Amino acid sequence: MTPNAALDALRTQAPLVHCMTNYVAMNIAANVMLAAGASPAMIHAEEEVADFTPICGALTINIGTLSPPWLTAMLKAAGSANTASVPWVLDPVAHFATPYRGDAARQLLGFKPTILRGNASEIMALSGAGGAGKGADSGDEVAAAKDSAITLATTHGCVVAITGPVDFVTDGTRQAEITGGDAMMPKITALGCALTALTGAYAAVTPPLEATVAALTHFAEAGEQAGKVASGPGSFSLHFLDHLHLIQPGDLDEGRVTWS
Ligand SMILES: Nc1ncnc2c1ncn2[C@@H]1O[C@H](COP(=O)(O)OP(=O)(O)OP(=O)(O)O)[C@@H](O)[C@H]1O
Ligand SMILES: Cc1ncsc1CCO
Ligand SMILES: [Mg+2]
Repeated sequence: MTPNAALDALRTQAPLVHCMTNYVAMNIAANVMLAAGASPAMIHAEEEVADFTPICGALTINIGTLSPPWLTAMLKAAGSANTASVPWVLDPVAHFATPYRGDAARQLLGFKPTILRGNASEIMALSGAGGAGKGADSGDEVAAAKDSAITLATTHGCVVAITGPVDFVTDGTRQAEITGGDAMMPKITALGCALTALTGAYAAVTPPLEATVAALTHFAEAGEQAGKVASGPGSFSLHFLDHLHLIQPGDLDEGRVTWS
């Protein structure tokens, strides 16, 4: 399914998506999903996640502000997603920063995410390669992380996306690069976390590789449009949300995507 066809499916189906994300991302991720056309629900209690995941089109897990009760709940939700064949997306925010976080990311990877999305430093570190990540911020080039992404996709049987100025997506066999967006995007906190949530929404309506490319293309288009009118990170955020919403099926420039 092409990005425009995927956007059409997203708008038609407005899938319910179970988002387990961090305190920083909670609001922007929900607004990004509503603007794009999905229906987000931020549900975190250990007592209810396993019952909620199966009624959703997808689950997304982001470890940005992790704590033990959340990790317990995330592992339960991932298990429930697998049992119910619900696609799920993992965002291993800054997993290399502390042993606790690294162990959590490895435990979650053991539940075989459908899609893994991170910045270059996160993807490199997950495959064992050294990187220059600084907390949640990337310190590495996307190009330097491509081999890591292909290795992770093959080892874990998932789609891997590295985001940055030019995004890279692979399922271990096929690869796509997506251009666009704006240099202001990493200046807005949790925009990558919001992208992870939106990737889940697309995975609810189309297979994982196409879903990831569609989410990245939607972000690239809205980011580029917002960048033309924004005067700083504050106004960029507003215009970005507006453009996610204003973009219609057919408006996504599919020339942004190069397959190999
Ligand atoms: N220099 C850039 N130019 C264009 N687009 C960019 C640039 N840097 C990041 N992006 C876009 O910003 C979005 C978020 O990617 P990014 O790599 O910044 O995520 P992240 O580091 O995980 O963010 P966070 O952890 O703050 O949520 C993606 O859609 C990506 O394509
Ligand atoms: C700033 C920050 N700290 C933990 S998660 C997060 C959001 C970006 O990943
Ligand atoms: Mg991130």
